[in-house]
Amino acid sequence: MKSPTEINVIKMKSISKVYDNGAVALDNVDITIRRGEFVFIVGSSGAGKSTFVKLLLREIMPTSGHLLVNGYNVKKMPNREIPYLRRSLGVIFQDYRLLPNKTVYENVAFAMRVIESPRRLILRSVNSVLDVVGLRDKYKCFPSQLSGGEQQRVAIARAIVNNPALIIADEPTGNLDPETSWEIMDIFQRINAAGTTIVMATHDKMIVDTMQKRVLAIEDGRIVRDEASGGYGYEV
Ligand SMILES: Nc1ncnc2c1ncn2[C@@H]1O[C@H](COP(=O)(O)OP(=O)(O)OP(=O)(O)O)[C@@H](O)[C@H]1O
Repeated sequence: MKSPTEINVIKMKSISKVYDNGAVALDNVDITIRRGEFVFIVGSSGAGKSTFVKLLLREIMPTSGHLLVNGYNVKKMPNREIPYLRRSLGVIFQDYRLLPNKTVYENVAFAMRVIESPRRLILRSVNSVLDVVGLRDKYKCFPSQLSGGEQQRVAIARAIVNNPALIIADEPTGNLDPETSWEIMDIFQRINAAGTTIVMATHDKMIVDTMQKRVLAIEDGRIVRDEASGGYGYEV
């Protein structure tokens, strides 16, 4: 976090993204997400949700507009600052993206090793986040020995271990059955209640309708709905 006093975790001003082939993935988007919010990004396939997420991570650059994430000016920041931006975020994907040859403990510890955290802090923090996701007793397991829901819980532990101000989750329940999905959402709710902002792109109508959080709906690259406490809004 560049500025601990920053209230806006994400600020997009007139953001557009046009890919090299001319596809307009985002078209003049203005949104602000404040510290502590829980926000669902919904929209049909190809609407622009993944583009939105990639911009926040600076995997791609906006074509025009201004974008602040955790106080970083994503468009103007020099490449050497990108690692600092990414460290201020926790990211969770549909396909978990764990390291297959490392144990649960090592997968989570790795996120702290790359930023050269001291060994004792790593031990304490990894045990603590494995408690949060209910996987302390599986710390020696390899990803292949875990269910999909358990693998996603490891990914969540890895995402929160460095205390990011913002969690970005792209279809985190996309590969999970409804019951397991709710276990994941329960963890997200607890993380959010402790103050972390959560932005989650999803197609899961049941979850969005039930949780009644802020909903940003994207269609053809535009924000067509921004409701403080809304539902999915589409038939599936
Ligand atoms: N690398 C790329 N090059 C060219 N066009 C792209 C690229 N990535 C995405 N697009 C186009 O941009 C638009 C938005 O795509 P995006 O992946 O953001 O949608 P999405 O809402 O995440 O879809 P889904 O729900 O299917 O994942 C689509 O028209 C897509 O074809």
